[in-house]
Amino acid sequence: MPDMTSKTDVQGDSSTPRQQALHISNLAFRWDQTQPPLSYPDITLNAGEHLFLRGPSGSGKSTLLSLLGGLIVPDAGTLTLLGTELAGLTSGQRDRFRADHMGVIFQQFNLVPYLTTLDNVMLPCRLSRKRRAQALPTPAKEAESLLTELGIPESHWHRRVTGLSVGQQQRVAAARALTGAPELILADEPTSALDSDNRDRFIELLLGLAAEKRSSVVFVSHDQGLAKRFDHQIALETIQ
Ligand SMILES: Nc1ncnc2c1ncn2[C@@H]1O[C@H](COP(=O)(O)OP(=O)(O)OP(=O)(O)O)[C@@H](O)[C@H]1O
Repeated sequence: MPDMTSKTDVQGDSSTPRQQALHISNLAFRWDQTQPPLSYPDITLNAGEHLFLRGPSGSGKSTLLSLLGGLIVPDAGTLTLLGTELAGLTSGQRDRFRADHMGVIFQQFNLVPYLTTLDNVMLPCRLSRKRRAQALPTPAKEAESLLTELGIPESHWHRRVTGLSVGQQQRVAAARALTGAPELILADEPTSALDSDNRDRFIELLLGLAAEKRSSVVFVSHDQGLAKRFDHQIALETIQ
């Protein structure tokens, strides 16, 4: 059985009902009709909470992030993000929903190589009016402030992002995910290239900044040592 363990209530005033960031129920997905479906435990995450998702290779962690991001659609079950059921949206509406409400950090960071560091961070604000309006006081000032908090030297801000080290690029990807205060941040093994000191520091920064922006986080990793920093954790099993 998958397990979901929770610490006690997180940040917040218990007298006010919390908005639900995500809810999945009876969710299943099949990449290939010859394979058994990947099926997922039911998950509810309240606004501002941080979830750690672990499981062996092939258990379907990245697939779940693709489902949450609306890049693929489930074969069964329901997936509701911020009160919107993704199945009710067209593919174009799902793209818009992702741009407006989600920050994503991939294993490979997916930064745009010909853009500067600052332009990479501000990209979500170019793609979404909502994110632009939430990037305070301005997208450029918010990007500078995020880069400062994440320890990227100012000398790199106006240079191509490819000139940065792997650890720096990872922090730029985190800044890009956080810009414009999206309600949900999806992170897929973003610490796999880091040593343990840098990994701990990165998680602390990411979760601290997400808390400032009141963003919920779904963080995928093999690394059980990181789980203690999260409000909840879920373990997926290997498919049979
Ligand atoms: N694009 C794809 N096309 C076909 N099958 C896929 C695709 N992506 C994943 N799969 C299959 O779905 C299953 C789950 O893969 P997924 O990448 O979600 O697992 P994971 O838990 O993230 O693994 P890892 O920890 O190795 O990244 C695997 O059997 C994988 O081969």
